[in-house]
Amino acid sequence: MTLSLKARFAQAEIVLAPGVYDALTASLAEAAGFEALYVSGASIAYTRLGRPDIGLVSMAEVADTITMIRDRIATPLIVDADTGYGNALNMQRTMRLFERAGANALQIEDQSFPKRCGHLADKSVIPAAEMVGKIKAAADARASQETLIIARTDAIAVEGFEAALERAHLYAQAGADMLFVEAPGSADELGRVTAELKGLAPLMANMVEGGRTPIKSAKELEALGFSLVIFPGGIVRALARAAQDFYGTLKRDGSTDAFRNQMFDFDQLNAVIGTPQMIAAGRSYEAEQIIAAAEKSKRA
Ligand SMILES: C[C@](O)(C(=O)O)[C@H](CC(=O)O)C(=O)O
Repeated sequence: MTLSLKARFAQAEIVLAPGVYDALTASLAEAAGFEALYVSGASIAYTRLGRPDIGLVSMAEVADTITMIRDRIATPLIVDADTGYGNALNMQRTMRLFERAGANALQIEDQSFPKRCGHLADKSVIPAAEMVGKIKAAADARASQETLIIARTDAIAVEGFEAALERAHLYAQAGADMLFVEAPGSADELGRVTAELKGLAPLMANMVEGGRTPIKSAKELEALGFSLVIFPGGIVRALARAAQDFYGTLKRDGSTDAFRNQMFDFDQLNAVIGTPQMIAAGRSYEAEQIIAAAEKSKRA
């Protein structure tokens, strides 16, 4: 992306960001041509812990994930920072560490700790004023104004739709760069989010397959007025299904033959992860190459 995220979100065309959770998924998503990637807390919990998105993943584990992804790819990263992992001061430390690790935007939410996936039941939220304090704290802690703060409210399920819209207004006033009303329960509510909040700040939508919100395409959400849509956990749902089939096949057959046309072979995977380029790069630093290059420049 040549524009900063902030400039890009100001354009009418929606940004479509897939969920990623490690360097492999991030590099595949980058190669597919996405303009921004979403580092999904749920996907980290699903894959690293094999557990639900219920606040078990720590701040340091997410920082570590961002670091490894950023070492591999250059695409802007929108990072799920959950609740900031505590109060306003925790939020500031989260902002500093995630920004240094390579995040370009932090999505922060108003759930109480420990949080849970926005599409699960029995959520609870902190008072709106406390969240306002956390948004201000995050803004004060960022090193660059280009690092965006996406304020999410989970209030629909707790206090109702109108209350969630009120919170979004307060979060925009507090300085949020983007607003995210989590889990609208119908196409009508999805439409009302943009109708009633448009102009306050760019708006984000979240498409969770089988979740509370009806699934719409990026183009449909763009027509409603959203600036960003994430598909955060779809990759894990696809990979988990493939892994289950793979292990079932291997256990049943004692070989992977029946699965071969659904998997990369050795060379194909090496091409995807850049093995030939890495080996060539390593060779260029070998002693003989360095000595040969030095002798060549002496002769010249
Ligand atoms: C966006 C989200 O916070 C995430 O962790 O990716 C989750 C998505 C999910 O659970 O699939 C969410 O709370 O909506």
